[in-house]
Amino acid sequence: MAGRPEVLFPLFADLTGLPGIGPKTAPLFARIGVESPRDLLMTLPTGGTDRRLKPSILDVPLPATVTVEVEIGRHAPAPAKGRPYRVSVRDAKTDFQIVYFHARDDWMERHLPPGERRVVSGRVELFDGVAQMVHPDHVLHRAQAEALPPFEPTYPLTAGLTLKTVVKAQRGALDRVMDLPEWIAPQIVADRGWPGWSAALKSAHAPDSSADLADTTPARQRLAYDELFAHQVTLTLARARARRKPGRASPGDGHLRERALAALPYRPTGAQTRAVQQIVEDLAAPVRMNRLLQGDVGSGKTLVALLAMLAVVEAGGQAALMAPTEILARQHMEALAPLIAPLGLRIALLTGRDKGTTRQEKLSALANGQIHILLGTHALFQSDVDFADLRLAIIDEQHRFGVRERMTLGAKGRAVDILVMTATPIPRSLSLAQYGDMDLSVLDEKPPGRQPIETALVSAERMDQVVARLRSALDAGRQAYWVCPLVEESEVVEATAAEERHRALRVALGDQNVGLVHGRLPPAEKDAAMADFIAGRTRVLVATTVIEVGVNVPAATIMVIEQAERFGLAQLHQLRGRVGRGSEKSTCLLMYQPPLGEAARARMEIMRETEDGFRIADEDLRLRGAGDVLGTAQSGLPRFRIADLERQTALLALAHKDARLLLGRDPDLTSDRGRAARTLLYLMEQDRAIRLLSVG
Ligand SMILES: Nc1ncnc2c1ncn2[C@@H]1O[C@H](COP(=O)(O)OP(=O)(O)OP(=O)(O)O)[C@@H](O)[C@H]1O
Repeated sequence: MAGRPEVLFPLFADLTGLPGIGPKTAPLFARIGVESPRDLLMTLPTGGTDRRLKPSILDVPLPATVTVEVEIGRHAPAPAKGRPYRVSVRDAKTDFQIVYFHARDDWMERHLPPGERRVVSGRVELFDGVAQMVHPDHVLHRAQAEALPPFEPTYPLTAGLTLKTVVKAQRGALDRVMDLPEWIAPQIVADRGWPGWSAALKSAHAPDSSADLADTTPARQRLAYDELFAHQVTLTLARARARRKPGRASPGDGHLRERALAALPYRPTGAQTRAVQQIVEDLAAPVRMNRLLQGDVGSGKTLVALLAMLAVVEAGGQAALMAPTEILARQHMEALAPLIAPLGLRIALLTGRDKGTTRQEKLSALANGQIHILLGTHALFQSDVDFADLRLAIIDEQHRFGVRERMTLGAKGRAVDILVMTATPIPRSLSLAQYGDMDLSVLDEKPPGRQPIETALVSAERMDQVVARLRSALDAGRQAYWVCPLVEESEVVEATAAEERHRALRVALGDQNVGLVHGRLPPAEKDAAMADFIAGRTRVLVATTVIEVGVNVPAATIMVIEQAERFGLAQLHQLRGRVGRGSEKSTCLLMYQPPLGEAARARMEIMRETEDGFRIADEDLRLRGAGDVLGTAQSGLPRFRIADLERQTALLALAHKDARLLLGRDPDLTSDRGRAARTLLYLMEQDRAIRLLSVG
């Protein structure tokens, strides 16, 4: 990495410079993710072996690795090839056997001379009631045994790579560790009693007992913090640099927002008002907005988006809202058009389906500023889409888009303000790790008058009863979604299952009553199915997970999810969130294929216990781990070597706060501590930060 400080060179030099690593072993290290001495140092022991001398193997519960002094007794050489060579030994309390395979008799006589005493260390197990130590790790004279480390760390290994090799290399790497100026705030170091960086590494690699392997030791806490802090410095730097770029000030005067609000049949919730205020302030300021709006299902993100868009239109600009699917783009159009038209503004929908003259007409109206608000799917990115003056890009459902798309839409105007909306509540810890470079607004309040959703677990064996109940609910005028099993590997299989269920339900509930929507239907058919369901012409909508995000049909009050155990918690929460959106009482039936495994049952129970998306997200994180919750690959969530995002959320929050504090005072990292932090950035390979710093 360009500009790396010289003191760090030895840590990023070739691995083969370390003792015991040659061209053959280096690739083995690569397999455990170790490509430099630094990587090796950041690979902490995962376990350890206690080598402290015990009087007898009876002093520890077997099987276990034990170190005892023994008197060597009778030898029983292998009776035949491939059979074991046994030596009887006696420690302070009991007899046991030391066993070797393929050992030469003369070597054994020298190795374990009868009548003499030796310290032996190895794993003792019971075979047919006889305690045996097979191939001891050490056979030593008493004096040599004093040199045994009392506690020997163990490391992740791979085929061909022995612990001995790793430990030796590790020692070599530790010899290269030097003291570095402290980058953590002095107050934090003092409060927590943390060692300096080099002392922490040395101590983390020299545990004295299993207790020293816990991630709560000062050394490990410190090292985890270093990792988190470096990452937070990067995100904070990115955020600060983005804000430094001049933005457009779009101070709306509020006249359109007032009129829109006056026409609404309800009042915004406190959370909606707060979020709008934050956004409007950002828009009015001459810095570029980069904000995440996180709202639980049904919390009313659309209204926030509308008011934000109106604010930039008030200021003379245009706004675009991009949805992840055509269904959702259309739905936004249907929800927003009636609110926007009376204001004398023009709103348009642009999707991949617009062709020929309609498309041309929309594009020219957009380019000359006649269209104020544009809705659409990723069709909004196409290169021939030009705005007269795009000032705000809103991206709905972050998870379906990557960072790149965010940028492309942002590039369609001059210094476009960006608002990303996500319906997936992310535990705060993860949102800091993933979106630390964005400002955050949270809708943590639902519109008033919503009733709790009744959630029940039903075995698929009771399908007939479920259908019978559904029939009487339809008779009572209710509407339902029926979600078919998730088949991640195959959209075709998923669609086929949905088609079959559709047929069966039509037979049971009447042809006219049941609609179908899945990912493989032609767009026009999807639209028609949605429109029929919204208008109440169909009473049941059989669907795959295309229904998952954002669909809003407040009259639907029943959600049936088949093979619910296949879905993740976040997904179930999203699906269930399609009901309970009006003032009527709603029901969610989670059907499962028996037998239900324990983990699946635990997930279903959480769904029954709570409707709070943030709590569900926390539980999901606890049950599945950070990578799975966000899908590490596409989320861009960093993989930490030492820090654990699930367990060390408080450390992350602290790192976040401290990074902002440091960069607030020293935006270019030029103070003493700032320079120390630069070293940390190199140490933690934070390329993005290094780049940002070098651009200035
Ligand atoms: N303040 C409010 N009071 C009453 N109803 C509201 C309020 N805000 C929004 N709503 C209604 O709540 C429903 C859900 O709103 P919206 O579709 O914006 O939710 P959302 O946040 O996009 O949720 P999801 O992510 O689940 O789609 C809509 O029918 C909307 O009209």
